[in-house]
Amino acid sequence: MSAKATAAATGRGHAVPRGADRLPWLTYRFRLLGMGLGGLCIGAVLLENGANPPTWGLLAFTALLWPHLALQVARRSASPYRAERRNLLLDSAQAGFWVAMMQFNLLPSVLLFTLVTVDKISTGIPRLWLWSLPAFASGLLCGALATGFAVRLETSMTELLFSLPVLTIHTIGVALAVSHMGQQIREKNRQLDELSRTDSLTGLHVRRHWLKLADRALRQHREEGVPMTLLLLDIDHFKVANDRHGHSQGDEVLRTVAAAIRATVGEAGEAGRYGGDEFGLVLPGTTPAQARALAESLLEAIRQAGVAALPGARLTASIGIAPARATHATVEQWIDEADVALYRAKDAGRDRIGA
Ligand SMILES: Nc1nc2c(ncn2[C@@H]2O[C@H](COP(=O)(O)OP(=O)(O)OP(=O)(O)O)[C@@H](O)[C@H]2O)c(=O)[nH]1
Repeated sequence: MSAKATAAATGRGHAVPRGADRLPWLTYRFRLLGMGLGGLCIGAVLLENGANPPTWGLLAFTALLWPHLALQVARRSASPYRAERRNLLLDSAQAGFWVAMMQFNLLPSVLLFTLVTVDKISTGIPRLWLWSLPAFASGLLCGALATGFAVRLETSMTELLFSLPVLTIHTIGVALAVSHMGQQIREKNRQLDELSRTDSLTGLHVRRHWLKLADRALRQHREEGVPMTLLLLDIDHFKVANDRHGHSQGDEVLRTVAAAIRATVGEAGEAGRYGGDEFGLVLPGTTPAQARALAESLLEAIRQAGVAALPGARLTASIGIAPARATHATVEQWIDEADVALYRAKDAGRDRIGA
């Protein structure tokens, strides 16, 4: 009945999970379907048992009226989520009642019990299905008292045929809802994964993820001999730009430099934000000479981009280059070598490449 509700109804105990007040709307369609088809199967049994008019009236209430009433009650409640939890337990109580009213007719009874229990489990609300058991038993007792504990276990072919729609359609409905929910969860996980790997300011890889990529590149160099070059780029006098033009203008400079890196490196490498104003690049399959040419282009792109980003001031950066070597036991050693090269560039006057 309410598999889709899981998305809105996870959480512990009686706390109301975020967004869970949508629960009544999520369960409504499934209740309409489950109660309607369940009513068909109960009706077949009542017909064979020669039920009296008040019993038919009660069935009309359960199968046709209850789903709409449940929605209205939950909608008007101060806590739609809590009201819907009560409604779900009332579903079970009614199922128990109808099991007894059907004089425990075996197939429809087992079917009703299974469906209302699966519905509770599929909401994802912790322990709801356990709470539904006493609710089911209470309904069962009321129904048994009403029928004088009458028992007729055999299921006729007609009763069996009228049980099939609820068995197949409702089960497929719940399975589709669960599958849809699985797809939504996979998509959300993909988005979360993407977010956790991307620096929100620059759109480049975050340090942790970039380090992983650099580590993978170093291993590939060691195992397959693929040439790899690492570049560390640091904006020159960024602190001065920050102090002079303000922090938000500083952020704009970081975005500008990141855009220049993306445009220059493209698919040729992996770029990440290594620290505040420091960027790292790994260029697979690149010799030091090719990497130097790319670094020259990058410095020129940053100079050009600076004209718009910092009018009246120069925007430059320094780059340290380090090719991967068999002697680099860890990625940190490789980065340290690029860092030394970067400081050579800074010491030599900035706006240049150090190796
Ligand atoms: N606007 C902004 N500034 C940042 C951010 N992260 C770090 N910074 C600043 O970046 C500056 C980094 O300056 P430093 O690395 O000390 O040196 P520098 O001024 O770039 O000088 P050199 O590297 O020696 O050329 C500091 O002032 C930090 O506060 C950020 O996300 N946004």
